[in-house]
Amino acid sequence: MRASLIQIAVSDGESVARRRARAADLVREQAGSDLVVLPELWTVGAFAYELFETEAEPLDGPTFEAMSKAAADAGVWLHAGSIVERAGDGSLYNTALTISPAGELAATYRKIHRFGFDQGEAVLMAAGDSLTTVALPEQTLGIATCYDLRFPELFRGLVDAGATTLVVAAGWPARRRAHWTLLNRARAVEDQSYVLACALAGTHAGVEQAGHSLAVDPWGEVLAEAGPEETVLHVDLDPEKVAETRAQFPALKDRRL
Ligand SMILES: O=C(O)CCC(=O)C(=O)O
Repeated sequence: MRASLIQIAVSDGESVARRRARAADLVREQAGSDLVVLPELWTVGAFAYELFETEAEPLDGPTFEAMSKAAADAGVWLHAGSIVERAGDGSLYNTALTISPAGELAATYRKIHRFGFDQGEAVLMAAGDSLTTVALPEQTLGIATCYDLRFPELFRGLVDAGATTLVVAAGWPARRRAHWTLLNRARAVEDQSYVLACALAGTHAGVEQAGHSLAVDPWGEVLAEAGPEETVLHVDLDPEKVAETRAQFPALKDRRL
């Protein structure tokens, strides 16, 4: 399975509509890949809190519409990162969308661990309460968003639900880049899974983003890693590697619950 990670740059000067169109073009350019991944809140910017209300959209809003067409044009599975979802009761969620090659909404994931302690996303958004996995032909994706990365029990839950590839869409500040790289590798090693971790680049709302998206194999080896700038990473996932790793070094079987 070939995956493309689109590490898109968010800047205050670019409108959401313009970035949406640019992201759609970038997705179309990935025709030939099986799976394309975008970061967290790449529409508004993960730290542009003042835009959350004004740019909130329903699940079938303008981002889904643009991404659905792009996924269908490219013939790819698209983990379209996350949007600010306005739910039916008016609450906001940080919701990730996964779209099939036919352009249909295959899965959603409302971020469970909201970032900001007593400010920002933690007060502006509601928390999700359920795990999401998506069965693709060769891998089962387990979905997580940004701050979730710090909570290994969520990833164990995804593995228990059948995940073989953990997808982490993020907008991770440059200041804690070392944590980003370390935790993604740790999740790959402890869950004996591929990790596809796609982050934002650029600086928005005064927060410099880490970039450094990466793909890690189930042994913890980094297969590809971006720098800080807007980049597309390409990586090939071996359909047998997760099962082989789990059979050769069966640590997951030694869990004591
Ligand atoms: O955990 C971190 O250091 C960053 C988390 C974050 O930026 C987020 O979840 O939006």
